[in-house]
Amino acid sequence: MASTLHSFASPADLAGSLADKVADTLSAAISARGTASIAVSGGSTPKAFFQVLSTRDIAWDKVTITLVDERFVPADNARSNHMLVDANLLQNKAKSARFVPLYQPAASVEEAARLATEKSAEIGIPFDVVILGMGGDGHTASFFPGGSNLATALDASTPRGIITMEAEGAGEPRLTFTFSSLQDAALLVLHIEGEGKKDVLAKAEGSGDEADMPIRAILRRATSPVEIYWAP
Ligand SMILES: O=C(O)[C@H](O)[C@@H](O)[C@H](O)[C@H](O)COP(=O)(O)O
Repeated sequence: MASTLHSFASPADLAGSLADKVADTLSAAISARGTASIAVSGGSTPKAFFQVLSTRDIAWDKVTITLVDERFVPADNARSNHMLVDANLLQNKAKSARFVPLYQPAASVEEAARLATEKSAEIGIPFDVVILGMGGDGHTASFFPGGSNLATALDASTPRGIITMEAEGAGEPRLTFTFSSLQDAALLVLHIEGEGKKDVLAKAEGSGDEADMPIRAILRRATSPVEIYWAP
């Protein structure tokens, strides 16, 4: 599917514009069916965007927020994406939104993935908004090169849900929505910042295997257009 690059002069300009676009999309979904859903990424990039989005005046009590992926750590762990969202997005007006975590206190990451799939089954079919990030190795969500379940994660026929992923660059075992869960969002965004990430994107847009740079699966096969938001 096609992608569109939206370039901004600064991360602050990007955060404001993306927050407006996401707020409009969520509000339209609420008007149409009374609810809205958004799946966001962790990492360092989205923090300013989360903070601006949290101030937008929409019917947050009708919005369900979840994560694109999560590290297999509890919400009080500094590596937790839940902690990042709690501290930066579930604040201000967005405090009244419902949050569905991916981490589940289970005996294994596999059991946590099963529980998370069960608990998120009623949202995101499709998501109204998905915000993806991208690592320097071309991973997105927890679709890491060399990942333990990468082929399953990227396979369009894999049912929607959350699966586990382990990879050298991933740190803890991961919980991640599958490609099939994310690729048809009404608004599908890739949010990256810095010249380095722009170079990584250019490489990903070139030829090569999806397994080497898994963001390629989104850029090449997503049903929805990919809106790329970039600032230096
Ligand atoms: O759990 C995570 O870390 C994210 O979901 C991951 O996919 C992130 O989006 C990229 O690693 C980019 O991270 P940065 O924004 O920190 O560069």
